[in-house]
Amino acid sequence: MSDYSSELHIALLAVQRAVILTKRVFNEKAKGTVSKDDKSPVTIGDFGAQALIIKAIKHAFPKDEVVGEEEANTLRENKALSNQIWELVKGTKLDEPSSDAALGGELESEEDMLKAIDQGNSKGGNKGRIWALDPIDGTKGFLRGGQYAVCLALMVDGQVKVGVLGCPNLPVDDKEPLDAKSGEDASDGPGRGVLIGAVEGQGATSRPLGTGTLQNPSAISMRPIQDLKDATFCESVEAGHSSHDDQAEIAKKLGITKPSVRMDSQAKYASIARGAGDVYLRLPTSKTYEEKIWDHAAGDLIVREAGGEVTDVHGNRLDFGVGRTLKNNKGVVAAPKASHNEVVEAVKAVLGSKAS
Ligand SMILES: Nc1ncnc2c1ncn2[C@@H]1O[C@H](COP(=O)(O)OS(=O)(=O)O)[C@@H](OP(=O)(O)O)[C@H]1O
Ligand SMILES: [Mg+2]
Ligand SMILES: [Mg+2]
Ligand SMILES: [Mg+2]
Repeated sequence: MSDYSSELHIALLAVQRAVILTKRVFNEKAKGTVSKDDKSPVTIGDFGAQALIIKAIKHAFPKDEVVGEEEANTLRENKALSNQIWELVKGTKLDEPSSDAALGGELESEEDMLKAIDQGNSKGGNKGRIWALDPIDGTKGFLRGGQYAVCLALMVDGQVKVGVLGCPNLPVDDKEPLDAKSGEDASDGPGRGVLIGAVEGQGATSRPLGTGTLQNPSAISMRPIQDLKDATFCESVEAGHSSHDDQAEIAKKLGITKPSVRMDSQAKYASIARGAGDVYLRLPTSKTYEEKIWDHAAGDLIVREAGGEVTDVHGNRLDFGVGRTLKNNKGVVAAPKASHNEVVEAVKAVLGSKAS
């Protein structure tokens, strides 16, 4: 049976390489932003990171499929944008040659880059080896100067086996507690940038994000919490992505008095997994929106491996094996194992009171 050590190694290196590119774009004023059909933004950073990561996965594991958020159609119609991304991608490499070689080295051409982006077109499902990739999660945060994450997970027969989150704007220090401002005006200066990884059954680790060989990992775990009223809870920044009102009511029911930490991206999962916060609530704002697997796969495994539980609002585990979306689930509730049930009961009470 595989211990997934080579998959974890490649995933960590691939995310680390992509972050070199996203940091360059984050620190540029012009981020090459276009609007997608669903009106959400995508930048040259999202496209470039997707190309680099898919190239790495296809080099190391040629038969694996990838469910990636982005696709190259708009780029084939917008040559100027495509050129701009290629200029970024072609110069991006890890500064340790054997690590870069493990990812297949540089992409060959602009066309090779577009092809790589389009290889993220797997339909997903519960058969075989499929990677879920969010090249920049929290694009709105990325544009605003907040938190964002580069997210990659391997699913085998619909179960998440490996998860990696690169969070360039989180503090390196795992125990630096979140406060109400942690999600705002973030930077990737000194003391920032963390790379979190997990393998099913083997726990979760964090290490500083680097630019070459991987730095040494430390084990991470959720903070033991005696009483939920002392908890710090995280939620999305955008009110359109999760219901701030419902979340405030749930927090009140649990006796939580600290203000919520509003933070973009799976940096929320990363933060609670390493004990900088405790609970992540994502209550649906619409009856029709289906959460995307790339927005949750890595975070789900990392939190569970750090001693937490992750379910939907009904208390059911997230089902990653039904396609590109979590169509069998509604919302997300992540909390330390011992407290999770109490949180789900509060969620049910609040949502139940609104059902009629
Ligand atoms: N309506 C709706 N409901 C729920 N979720 C949605 C919705 N629309 C978009 N998205 C997805 O939210 C992803 C970002 O989630 P965050 O928790 O980071 O939200 S936020 O940016 O702080 O608001 C964001 O991921 P990225 O596109 O990778 O940034 C989207 O996939
Ligand atoms: Mg997006
Ligand atoms: Mg996302
Ligand atoms: Mg994204």
